[in-house]
Amino acid sequence: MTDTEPAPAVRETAESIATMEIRGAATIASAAAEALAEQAEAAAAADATASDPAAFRASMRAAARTLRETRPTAVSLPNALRYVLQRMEGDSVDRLRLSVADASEAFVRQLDRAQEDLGRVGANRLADGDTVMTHCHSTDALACIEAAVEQGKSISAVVKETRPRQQGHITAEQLRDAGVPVTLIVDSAARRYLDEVDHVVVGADSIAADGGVINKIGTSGLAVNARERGVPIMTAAQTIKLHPETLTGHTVEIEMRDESEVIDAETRGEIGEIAVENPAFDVTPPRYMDAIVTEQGQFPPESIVTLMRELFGEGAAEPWAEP
Ligand SMILES: O=C(COP(=O)(O)O)[C@H](O)[C@H](O)COP(=O)(O)O
Repeated sequence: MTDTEPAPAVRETAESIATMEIRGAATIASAAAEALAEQAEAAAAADATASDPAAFRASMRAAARTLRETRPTAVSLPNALRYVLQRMEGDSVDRLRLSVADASEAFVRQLDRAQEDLGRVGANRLADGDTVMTHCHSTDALACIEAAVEQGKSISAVVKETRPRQQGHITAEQLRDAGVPVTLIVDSAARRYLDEVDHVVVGADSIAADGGVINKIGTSGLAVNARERGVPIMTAAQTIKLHPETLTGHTVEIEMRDESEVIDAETRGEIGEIAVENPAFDVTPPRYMDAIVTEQGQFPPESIVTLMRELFGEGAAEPWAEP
């Protein structure tokens, strides 16, 4: 490891996030915070950084940049890096290392607590006997359904498989394990099944200042259909999903993934010149979302900007940038 080269543990985490072995906004955030603690540990032991606080700090910024570059859409990732780096303090390497370890632990603890609190808030929107429809796999959305079940409500679920990576299968298994009767459907069957559904519950990778919800591709179509069928839809999103850069008018980058997730090599060979595109996320305009459920309560999407200003001020620092 040179003074700015990330530790192997950081490179492994970055690789796992990029290949989606680690996926989902909350899970990515906690893995990133933990990777920074591993970087601090490694940098405190490496010749180039062990006795040089400036080099130690530079190595932490470089590690954060490596993690930041893995996937562009879930703001929980830069928000996690910000949380830890902004709490890095001390004039010796040992103090710096400790402050990073403490911040990383505190971040993961807060994330878990926020999800529990959010689950209880979201569960209040679900009634005994409700059927919910889900899209993709969101630990925040699942927390709401699981909390409703823990409150003694009987809930069943219609789960969209979520092409191309079928994260719906993970949701289906987790709900089944929580005792929720599950029906798995293909994405294009969603509108048909909305007539049998009382509530749509989705997660979010980012929430924009105007209340737009950025989540797995297909969420916006589902929301429009839900509105047309008169089915309420909520997004479960901890406040680390609030995207501070949108406070100053920036848009959220939508990740475009490889076509190999959509077609295999043989099909590619057969279809020749046909273009394939694979956007991973889309934006649901606030008018199609009934509520954003956070650990701090539930909000009409258009009002989320107030909470965002309280938490982030007018914008976002980039503590990983070269000074
Ligand atoms: O869109 C996805 C996952 O996309 P991918 O599989 O491409 O990462 C999830 O709905 C959000 O990340 C929220 O998840 P959570 O509530 O667990 O943070």
